[in-house]
Amino acid sequence: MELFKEFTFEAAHRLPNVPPGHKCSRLHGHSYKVQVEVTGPVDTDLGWVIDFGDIKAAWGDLDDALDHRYLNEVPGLENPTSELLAVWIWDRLSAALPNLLSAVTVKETCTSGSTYRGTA
Ligand SMILES: Nc1nc2c(c(=O)[nH]1)N=C([C@H](O)[C@H](O)COP(=O)(O)OP(=O)(O)OP(=O)(O)O)CN2
Ligand SMILES: [Zn+2]
Repeated sequence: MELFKEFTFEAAHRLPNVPPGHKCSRLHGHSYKVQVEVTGPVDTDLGWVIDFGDIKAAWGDLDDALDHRYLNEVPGLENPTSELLAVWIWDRLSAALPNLLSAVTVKETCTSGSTYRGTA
């Protein structure tokens, strides 16, 4: 069974490695949406894979680390593309959701985003 929980945060960034003149080299911001997906068996007594509240707890400190931040200043996010942000979030959630985390999707806009499933 697959389930998901969504989180949002507001942050600024710029992409330092894009070609000169690229719009994303300029400082700008997004209302990021993150979907955390877990996959596992449904517990026969509880009727769920994991309490959604436990996924929220796993998200824990990430809101403070990301919300209303300039992402380029966050250690490990010096080049904060949606791809690298999805990996960064995965690396911080996987220990809290052992054998359950199956995907992290980061949406920068309504139409653009990345999904990481643990392998490049
Ligand atoms: N592969 C990636 N491409 C781009 C990323 C990224 O993280 N990975 N990031 C950006 C920008 O930061 C920003 O997200 C703009 O993306 P874009 O989809 O171009 O945004 P728009 O709202 O301008 O999209 P339109 O559909 O053209 O309105 C850029 N690329
Ligand atoms: Zn952007």
